[in-house]
Amino acid sequence: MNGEAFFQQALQHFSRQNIPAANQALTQAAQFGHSMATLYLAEQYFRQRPDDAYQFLQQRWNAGVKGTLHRLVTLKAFFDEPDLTVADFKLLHSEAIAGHAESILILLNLSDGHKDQVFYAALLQRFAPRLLHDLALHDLTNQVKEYAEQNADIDDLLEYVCRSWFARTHHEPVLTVEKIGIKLYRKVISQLCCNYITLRLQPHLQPSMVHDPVTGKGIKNDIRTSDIVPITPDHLDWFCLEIDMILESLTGISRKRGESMNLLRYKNHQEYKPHYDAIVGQGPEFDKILSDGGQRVKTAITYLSDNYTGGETEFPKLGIRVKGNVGDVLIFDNWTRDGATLRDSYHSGRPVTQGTKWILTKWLRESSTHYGGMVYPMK
Ligand SMILES: O=C(O)CCC(=O)C(=O)O
Ligand SMILES: [Fe+2]
Repeated sequence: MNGEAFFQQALQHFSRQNIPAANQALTQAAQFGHSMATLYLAEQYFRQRPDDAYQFLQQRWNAGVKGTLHRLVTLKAFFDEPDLTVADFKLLHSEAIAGHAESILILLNLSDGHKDQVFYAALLQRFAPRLLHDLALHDLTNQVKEYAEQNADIDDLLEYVCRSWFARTHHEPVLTVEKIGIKLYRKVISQLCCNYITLRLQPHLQPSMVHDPVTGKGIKNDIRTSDIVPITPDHLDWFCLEIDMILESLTGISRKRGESMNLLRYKNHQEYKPHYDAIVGQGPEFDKILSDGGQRVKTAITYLSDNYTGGETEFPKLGIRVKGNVGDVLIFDNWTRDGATLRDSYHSGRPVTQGTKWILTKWLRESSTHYGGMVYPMK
């Protein structure tokens, strides 16, 4: 048997919940240098002892398996959370120069504003030119054309990267409205991150749904005509995890209390007519929805594009319209302290009259959700 055959065997054991047999097959696949098996196995180790997982991943990197240092740093950053150091970014840098596209993107993103940022853009041009092109980062793409090579001061660059990482959660709102806890933050998420998320997830778009007020089941309805990608755990990458982490710090609500994020696309007069985000209704279907973390107490909207007209988020009862620019985040409450719908939170996504509006929405509940517990078991 080869690595892939052992890996397939492991997946079958997992589907039958036979975890010891699955781990044994994963170990065998990993011995063949199977990278997916190696990453899965590291995750199993991580649940027991993070240090064992880190050691294992470092060893597998030394044995030539790509992607392992990227996984090591991701586990540390989002699931274990000792502060990352310059040494961790050096590990990512090793992946980047070996051609690991996501590692290049992370470093490219965090080096924004450094004179040698183009070093990582040039790496992307070398290893994933189509991706650089599709990201439509015109300034950087032009700089790459003129970039002669290799005089970058990598130590200085990585120290800068590390400082940017620490600055990611420091933001002050430009607008606050006490009545429903509105906070609007400008430029929280980078253009690169916004473009990358839409680019990566748009193949999964499907029509949006709403809860049927009688049965509670998901139905299509004229009230909400956008397309949607529910960002399930399978879709999570560094950038989605980072947004979860930033929203946690802006809202003061643990990521464990989140539903999975949604990517939404509106074009050609698509809209979300005035509504409440709170879940109100009676019957078994509503009980089921509410049993997973209780009420939706807060909403966080991240704006990923701004080259469209119309499409403002409007609060008609407050006379407020928000036009988000790329990377802005809007937060508001849906539910009162006494346990009722916050009437003033009534809001809409106005029709888009030209261009395409992309946003991410995140709903935060009263307590941990199934999603939160599955993705962030360590916290
Ligand atoms: O599109 C918008 O601006 C608002 C979206 C919204 O209200 C929602 O998804 O619940
Ligand atoms: Fe809403």
